[in-house]
Amino acid sequence: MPGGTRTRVVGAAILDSASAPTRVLAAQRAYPESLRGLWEFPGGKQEPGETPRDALVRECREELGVDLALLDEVEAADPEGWPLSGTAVMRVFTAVLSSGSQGEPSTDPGPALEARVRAGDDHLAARWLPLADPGAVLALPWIPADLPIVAALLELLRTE
Ligand SMILES: Nc1nc2c([nH]c(=O)n2[C@H]2C[C@H](O)[C@@H](COP(=O)(O)OP(=O)(O)OP(=O)(O)O)O2)c(=O)[nH]1
Repeated sequence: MPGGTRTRVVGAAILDSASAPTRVLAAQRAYPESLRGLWEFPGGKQEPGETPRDALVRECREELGVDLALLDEVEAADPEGWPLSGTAVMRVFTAVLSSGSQGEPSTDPGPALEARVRAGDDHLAARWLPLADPGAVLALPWIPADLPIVAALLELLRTE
């Protein structure tokens, strides 16, 4: 769509480890009613003047109370991102939790950091899904537009 009128959304595929990931975090939306109960990548809308990566770090801090170290983009065919419903597009990045204390990204956050993730007001639940069981990951009731992204993520991690 010309003129940059698309809503730009960013989402994080938060992994338990950068070097040898075994789990990815999914979050269950609390609102709006039409999306309540469906699963998604934590994130939200990019604000004017913000880069996608800055927006994603901000959103995850606000929604989950965690700091992220962003890794790679789960690339869509369209460089503007994956198509969502309406005219929205979403760019998705893999990430790990960062301790935030030294400003150093952690390559393996470990159980203590994983346990730190809390579903805030925006989410009913947050769940770590096993990457070794792609069927179980895909069987979750994701927002329908997310399914091709989840499949691409699983493929990306399988071939890394
Ligand atoms: N965060 C997120 N949003 C998604 C995903 N898939 C998908 O279709 N969406 C849609 C749902 C929403 O219509 C839109 C994101 O809006 P949002 O409500 O999360 O954004 P926000 O936190 O900035 O919220 P707000 O201030 O506008 O209320 O993108 C996904 O995996 N993650």
